[in-house]
Amino acid sequence: MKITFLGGGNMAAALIGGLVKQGFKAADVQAVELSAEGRAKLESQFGVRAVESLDEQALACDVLVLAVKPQQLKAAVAPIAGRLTTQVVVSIAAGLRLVDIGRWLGDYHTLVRAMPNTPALIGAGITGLFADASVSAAGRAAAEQVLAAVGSTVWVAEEAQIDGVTAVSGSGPAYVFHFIECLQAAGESLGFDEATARKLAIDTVLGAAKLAADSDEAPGVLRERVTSKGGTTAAALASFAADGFPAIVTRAVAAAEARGRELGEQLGRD
Ligand SMILES: NC(=O)C1=CN([C@@H]2O[C@H](COP(=O)(O)OP(=O)(O)OC[C@H]3O[C@@H](n4cnc5c(N)ncnc54)[C@H](OP(=O)(O)O)[C@@H]3O)[C@@H](O)[C@H]2O)C=CC1
Ligand SMILES: O=C(O)[C@@H]1CCC=N1
Repeated sequence: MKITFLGGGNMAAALIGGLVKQGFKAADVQAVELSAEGRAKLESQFGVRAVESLDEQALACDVLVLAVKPQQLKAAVAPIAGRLTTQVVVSIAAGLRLVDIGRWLGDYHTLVRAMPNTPALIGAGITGLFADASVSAAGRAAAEQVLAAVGSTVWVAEEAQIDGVTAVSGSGPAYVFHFIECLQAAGESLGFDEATARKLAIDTVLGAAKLAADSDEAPGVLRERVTSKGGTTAAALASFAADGFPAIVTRAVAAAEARGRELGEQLGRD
C-alpha cells in the first residue's frame, strides 16, 4: 500500500515515524511539505520521499492523508481538485467536515475522517474513524490499516462524534502531559530535584495507565484500592474534589469539542 501525507508537520511525523517503526516500507511512504527544513527532517529521520508539492508520483498512492492545519486545508487541496481517481483520502484535520472537504476536492467523496494522537509515534496511538457512506469496505479497510499500524482504532457511528474523539483522545495527550508537569512541579515544591520529581511523576502516570489498561476493573475501583481510609490519598482526593477537578476536566473537554465544531462551521463556509 502506498501512502502520501499532504503536510509533514508534527502529526504527520508521528504517523510516518510510527508506520516506519511498525515495518511499513519507507519507499511506500511520501510526504508533501512546504518547509525545506521539514522535508530534510522527514527524509533523514524516516527515509521517506519528501517533496514540496503534490507531483504525479506523490499523487499515485492508495491512501492520501490530509495532515495540514484545518485553516490550510482548502488551499492545500486546491491543486488536486478534480485529479483524484481511486485514492482513499483520509483527513486528520480537527473540525473539518467531509462534505466541505469533498467539495474542495472537486466533488470527490472517497473520504474518511480520522482523529489520531501523537503517541502514534511509539505505536501507542488511538484513532477514531468515520467514513463517508460512499466509501467501500476495501476503502475503509485501507484507511484503518494505516492508523492501526500506529495504535488502536475505533469507528464511530456519526461524523459529529469525531469532534468528541478529538476532544478526548486527539487533544488528550496534552492534558496528560499537563498533569505530569503539575505533578512534577508539586514534587519540586516538596524539595525534590527536577530529575527526581520528573521521574516520580512520569513513572506514576505510566504505571497507573498500564495498570488501568491491563485490569478488568474500572479506574474508579483501582483508585479506591489506593485510597486507605483516613490516609494520604484520601486527603489529596478530598482536595481535588473541593477544587472541582471532575468539573474542570469536563469543561475543558467540552471546550475542545466546541472548538472543533466551531472550526468546522467557520472554515466550511468558505
Ligand atoms: N498535533 C496533534 O496532536 C494532532 C493534530 N491533528 C491534526 O493534524 C493536522 C496537522 O497538525 P500538526 O501536525 O499539529 O500541524 P503542523 O503545523 O505541525 O503541520 C502541518 C504542516 O503542513 C505544512 N503545510 C501547510 N500547507 C501546506 C501545503 N499546501 N502543502 C504541503 N504542506 C503544507 C505546514 O507548513 P507551515 O508550517 O509552513 O505552514 C506544516 O509543516 C491538523 O489539521 C490537526 O488538526 C490531529 C490529531 C492530533
Ligand atoms: O490542537 C489541535 O487542534 C489538534 C487536534 C487534536 C490535537 N491537536
